[in-house]
Amino acid sequence: MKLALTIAGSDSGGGAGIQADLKTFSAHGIYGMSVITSITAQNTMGVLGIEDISPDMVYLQMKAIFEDLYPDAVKIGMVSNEDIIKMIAKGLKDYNVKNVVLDPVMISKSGSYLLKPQAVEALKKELIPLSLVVTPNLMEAGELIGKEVKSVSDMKEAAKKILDFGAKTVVVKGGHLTGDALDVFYDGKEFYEITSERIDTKNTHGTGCTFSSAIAANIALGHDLVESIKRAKAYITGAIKHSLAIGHGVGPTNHFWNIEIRKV
Ligand SMILES: Nc1ncnc2c1ncn2[C@@H]1O[C@H](COP(=O)(O)OP(=O)(O)O)[C@@H](O)[C@H]1O
Ligand SMILES: Cc1ncc(COP(=O)(O)O)c(N)n1
Repeated sequence: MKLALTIAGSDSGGGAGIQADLKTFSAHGIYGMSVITSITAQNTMGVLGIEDISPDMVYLQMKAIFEDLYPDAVKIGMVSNEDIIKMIAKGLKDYNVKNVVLDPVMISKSGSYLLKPQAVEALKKELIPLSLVVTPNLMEAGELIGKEVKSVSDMKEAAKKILDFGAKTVVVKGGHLTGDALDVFYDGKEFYEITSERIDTKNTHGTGCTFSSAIAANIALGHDLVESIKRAKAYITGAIKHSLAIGHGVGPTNHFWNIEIRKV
């Protein structure tokens, strides 16, 4: 059995965060574990409140996992504040964690800050250098490099700059562009454009969480990074195609569309 860990925030509505990550791991046949950084009261319409977990408790969750159930890959999502970021970085170093997929979550699709704006520098300094792959969307890439990212050539320029912060590789996600859903992967040598059809839906809550945890799941399964990203792209495209029109706002990705029961 392969094991994967998500270090992220809880989404009470089940569409993003820890809940999306664990569903993604299960759908890949992986044993999932979690370190919760923050609890959000959230649904498809928005975030009602956020309560951060203490940095000591974040570290203790990491200790509990790394001293008993060492994961094959780790995904990091919402990290909320600078003290939590520093504690996660300490845990990753103390336990010599290698296969880290960092989704630099900043603002929810409904517009709430999930990372305190003053903590962006700590994320850059502490977590990016410990990551195998960083997966910003257009806005997050822009915040990281201090310049708007609006086109495929901007995405390539951003990927290069983020590599300079110490990341080993970068995927800049083009979910918020128009036209095909085109992401750019850069490994320091080559650029890859990873493209799928754009699905016409408003139900994209949790797409970034699902994509990054699918990359971690495929790394845990033993695939190389390019193959893991390709498989994660196929997975997120299916999860958006079959996304759920539930709730009154932006509905979530769907993880179990393969199972069909029909009365015949
Ligand atoms: N409407 C869509 N159709 C197909 N793929 C999409 C769509 N929206 C986002 N994606 C893909 O989903 C993944 C997550 O991207 P994005 O939505 O930009 O992340 P985030 O949730 O961090 O904003 C990327 O691979 C992106 O290309
Ligand atoms: C706990 C948590 N983590 C991450 C996201 C980002 O997901 P999205 O941008 O799709 O709302 C979220 N809304 N909530």
